[in-house]
Amino acid sequence: MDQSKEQRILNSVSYNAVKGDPESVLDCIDKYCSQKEWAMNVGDEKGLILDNVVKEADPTTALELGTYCGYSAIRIARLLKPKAHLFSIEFNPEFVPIAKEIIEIAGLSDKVTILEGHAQDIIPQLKSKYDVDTLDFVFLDHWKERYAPDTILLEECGLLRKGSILLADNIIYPGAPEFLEYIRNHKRFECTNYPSHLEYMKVEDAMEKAVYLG
Ligand SMILES: Nc1ncnc2c1ncn2CCOCCNC(=O)c1cc(-c2ccc(F)cc2)cc(O)c1O
Ligand SMILES: [Mg+2]
Repeated sequence: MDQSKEQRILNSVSYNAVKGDPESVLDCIDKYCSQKEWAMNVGDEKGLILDNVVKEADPTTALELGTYCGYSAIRIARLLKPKAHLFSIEFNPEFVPIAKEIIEIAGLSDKVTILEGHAQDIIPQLKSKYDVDTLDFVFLDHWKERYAPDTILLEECGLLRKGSILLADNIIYPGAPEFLEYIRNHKRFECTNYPSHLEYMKVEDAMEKAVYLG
């Protein structure tokens, strides 16, 4: 059976990246996906916005919804302080082993736990099963129509605290209109928009930061 695009991305990383060097893994994926095959990694342009928000949050406990090949998990985990940890939720069983392998090549396996399943099923288990208290940073990059319901779920599960920072990808393309409507009209969130472009394309996109006011 011929390989998937995600397996070809892993092959490229495995062959070209420097083991244990997150930057070289990120560069390899960006090079492959801009020159060979487009893929839905957050990419280098929006990746810089992600980097800056992660630095601002300086999270002890971080959550990512939508792991895909692990590109943004590497962007986040490479900036985490020693005892900090990232939980990343991915529902597609084909992507999980590929993301684990790419994160391993980056040397960040100790800082990232990939949880397989739907966000709405795993979020309610984070406190009891994964010993999470509250989340300092959340990156939303899964199904766009799940951004709003899963944000509500995070709040209902008591996983947000005063100052928790959410960052959502793809606000313009593919778009997350319900999320934008919800988060900008919800008085307990302070929102900031970051205009950018769709990964590896000239198409307009944006990220939205929302700080939970408690
Ligand atoms: N744990 C979970 N719970 C629920 N659902 C989950 C889940 N984990 C995964 N999923 C399923 C959804 O995963 C992928 C979501 N991401 C995107 O769809 C996406 C699409 C584009 C895109 C596509 C085509 C174009 F032409 C132009 C742009 C760009 C992006 O940057 C995207 O992020
Ligand atoms: Mg995205």
